[in-house]
Formats: sequence, structure tokens, C-alpha cells
Amino acid sequence: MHGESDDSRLVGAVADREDDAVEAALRPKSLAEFIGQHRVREQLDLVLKAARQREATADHILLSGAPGLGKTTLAMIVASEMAAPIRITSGPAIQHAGDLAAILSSLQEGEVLFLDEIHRMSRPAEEMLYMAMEDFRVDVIVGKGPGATAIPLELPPFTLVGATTRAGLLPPPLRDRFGFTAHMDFYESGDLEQVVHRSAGLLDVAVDPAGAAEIAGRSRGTPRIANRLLRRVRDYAQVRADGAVTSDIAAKALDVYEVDARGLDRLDRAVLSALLKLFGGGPVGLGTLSVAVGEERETVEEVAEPFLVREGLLARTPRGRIATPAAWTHLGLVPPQAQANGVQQAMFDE
Ligand SMILES: Nc1ncnc2c1ncn2[C@@H]1O[C@H](COP(=O)(O)OP(=O)(O)OP(=O)(O)O)[C@@H](O)[C@H]1O
Repeated sequence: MHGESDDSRLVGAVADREDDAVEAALRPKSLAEFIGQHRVREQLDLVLKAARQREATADHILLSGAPGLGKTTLAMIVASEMAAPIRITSGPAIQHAGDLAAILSSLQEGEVLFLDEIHRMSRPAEEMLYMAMEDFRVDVIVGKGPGATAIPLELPPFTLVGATTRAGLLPPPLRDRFGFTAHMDFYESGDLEQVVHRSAGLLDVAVDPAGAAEIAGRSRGTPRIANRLLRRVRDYAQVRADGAVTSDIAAKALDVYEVDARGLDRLDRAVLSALLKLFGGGPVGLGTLSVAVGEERETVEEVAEPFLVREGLLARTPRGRIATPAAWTHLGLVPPQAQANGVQQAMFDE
């Protein structure tokens, strides 16, 4: 068993250590620099401009969307557009209401508090946050048991920017306290090409338009992946060529890393290939499919399948997993039905 996790893959959307080190340099610093997500950008622009005109603190903002689409980047942009400082933390880091009280009580007026993975906060912290968001006040509990007392503490107005991979996971009372919710979608290929060009400029790598398109096409709609693939292509171009990235160089480099033209990696293709070659395209149960590819059930279900489903290559049905016609085409195989038809046609021709 490989026990593969999403963050160990070149096409994983969750940040790895190298991403952490270079992402800061690649982050757009203003809304004008932020590529794609036109609707979200326009809406956010209005929210922030209006707050600035009123000389008020911006409303609380909820950003939802898959990892690597730019939620942290947007939170930082909110702070810079409001000329406000930003404090960054995450749901899992706040286990006790006291942790949150300490952060909230040290905020400056107008500060942006970025709370990543807000759906993973503990319940007591969440309840404290309701009051802080609405009334800019927290009750700090002193003591334990019947002798415990709540001491109210006034907070300066601040802007909470919450990020979550799924807004549906948030309890409605929390969701309702955001003045503005932005849903971020996967990026269009053209937008990702722009991301590649922009990052290449910052990293001082020469990339021609076809090279950028080749990288964008394999980036699974995600800027973080586009930036990571660009770095691997840069290595290849430097070691095996003259440093310039063309479509040929990008394709060869990403073939070495087993990321195919549609952004599928070894694991994705192993799942599809087993489904097609061993089970005739399904339906087959998840357990059987996982054994066939030598991976844990969870790895197949949570790491490989979401992208295959999104790409319309695999479908989850009550009877099991099935491949779509596009899956056969992608792996260059002929579906059994078409094969049978072909045989019949040949007999008829005779
Ligand atoms: N619209 C964009 N234009 C240019 N670069 C972008 C854009 N969105 C994201 N990026 C780049 O993608 C990388 C990942 O973005 P970011 O860290 O903001 O994602 P995220 O959604 O917060 O991910 P996570 O939820 O995993 O923290 C950053 O290096 C950033 O530079």
C-alpha cells in the first residue's frame, strides 16, 4: 500500500513546504493584480471601496472554495486594500475559547483577522466568535464551576475573513454573521495561463504562450498547482535545455513527473486504468477497485476520485464506480460496447 496523501503529490492542491517558502513571493498584492474570479473580484472591490468611503471597517467576509484557489491571497489583499494589518490563524489552531479570546482582545481597530479552515474550530470558540462578530464583545469566563463569572470585554471593530473549503459545513448562525460570502471556483485555462506568465516573470523564467498553455492545461484549475508545475518545468528546462519553456519542454518535463495532458497523475491513471481494463468500465465497488490498485479505500475515494469525477471521467453510482466514455478516450482504449459493435459491423461487412 502506498498510503498516498494529497499533499505528497505534485498535483495535490494542499500547500507543501516548498510552496510555503515561495508562495509569499508569488502572491498578488492587490485586487488589480489578482487574476480571474471576475465576479468575486468585482463584488469584493465594491465591499471594500464602500467601506473606505465611509471610513468604516469592512464587513466580515467568508471565502469558500477548494485549496489553492487563492483564499489566503484574497485575505491579504483585503488587508492591504484597507491599509490594515492582518493576523493569520486557523480553526484547528484554536482549540479553546481562551485561545480565541487572547487573539481577539489583542486586535487593533480595523485589523483583519484571517481564520483559515474556520469550519474546524471548536464549539466553544465558535460560540465566542458569534458574539465577537456581531457585537464586538466577548465574555471571558473566569474561574470554574458554580463560582465562574463572565467578564465582558469590548473589542475594537475588526474584519473577520473566514476561509473554508465548504461553506455548507458551517453552522448557519456562523454563516449568517458574514456580510459577504464569496465562492471561488476552479480557474479557466486562460486565467491559469496568465498566472503562469505572471509567476514566470517573477521567477525570471522565459515562458512562451504555448508553454504556459501546456502547464495551465495540466494544473487542475488551481493556481497553486500551476505555480508548482512551473517550478518543476523550470528545473527541466534549465538542466536539459537552454532554460526557456516551450510547449515541447513543458510536456516533456511533466511527462517525467507523470502528470498527463489533462492533469492526471500516476494514481489517477492507475484508478482509471483498473476500472477500465480489469472491470470493463464498472460498475465496481470502491473496496474492490482499491484492492486492484493497491491503495487504501480512503486514498482512492478522497485523493483520486474527486478530480476524476470533476473531469467527468468517473461517476459514483449506487451500484459502484463507473467509467464514462471520456475515460476510455483519455486512456486511448475502446469501450467493450464499441468493440462489440465493431465486431458486429465487421461480420455485417463480410
Ligand atoms: N488569482 C490569482 N492570481 C495569481 N496567483 C494566484 C491567484 N490565486 C492564487 N494564486 C497563487 O496560488 C498560490 C496559492 O494561493 P493561496 O495560498 O491564496 O490559496 P488558498 O486558497 O488560501 O489555499 P489553502 O486553502 O490551501 O490555504 C499562491 O502562491 C498565490 O500566489
